[in-house]
Amino acid sequence: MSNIELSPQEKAKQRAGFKAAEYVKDGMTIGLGTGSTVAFTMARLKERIRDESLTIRGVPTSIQTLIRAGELGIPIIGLEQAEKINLTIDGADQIDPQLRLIKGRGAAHVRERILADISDRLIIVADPTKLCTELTGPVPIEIIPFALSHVQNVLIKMGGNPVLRDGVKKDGPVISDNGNIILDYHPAQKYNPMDLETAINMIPGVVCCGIFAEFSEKTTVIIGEEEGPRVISL
Ligand SMILES: O=C[C@H](O)[C@H](O)[C@H](O)COP(=O)(O)O
Repeated sequence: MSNIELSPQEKAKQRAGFKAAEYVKDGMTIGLGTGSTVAFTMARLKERIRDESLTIRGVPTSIQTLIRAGELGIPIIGLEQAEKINLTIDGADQIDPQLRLIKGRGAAHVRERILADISDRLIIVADPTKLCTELTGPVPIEIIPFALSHVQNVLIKMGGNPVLRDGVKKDGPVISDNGNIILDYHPAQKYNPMDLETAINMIPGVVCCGIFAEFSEKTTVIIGEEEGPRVISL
């Protein structure tokens, strides 16, 4: 990845992504998140594996990350082979001052939540545009296709607008790596992230939503500021 071709936002992602790779120690099992920012972390890990003989094992959160790890030569194991996950490095779409997150722009938030839950520590890498004073959504929600009308009706009764996410270069809805479909829920008003997360996740047919409000205590956020990466934790 050459800096010459990178936009200012991509450079910010690179600064954050590269910094996060410093937290990876020899022998660790790492949860590998999905998206364009964690891609920079993975590129740096490739260099550390080559230059420092770093020995790590990665658990990918998506098919995209699985393929990318294969291309970069990052060893991959299945979740069932991981005795523990020392650290997960992942991106986010919104980050509030309490380090609560919205994730799922790439429809990978179900596996990302599982890794966040299991991991001893969660490192979130992002450019400065992801910081916000409060989470405003939209909230990605993965649902099993059978439940579509039911989940839509409940969400409308809750006062917001659920929009079925359409595919790009595919007719019809996005199909997640888990074979499900995605609603992007636009809440009608301000909300308490934990309350909305709980309410959505309890609707039958919902696999899970992209509000991550319960991991703040073990979360470190790295923002790729122009003057250097800024590390934030509670
Ligand atoms: O489903 C996608 C994930 O939650 C991503 O980690 C998130 O959307 C951030 O992606 P990016 O680093 O490309 O902005």
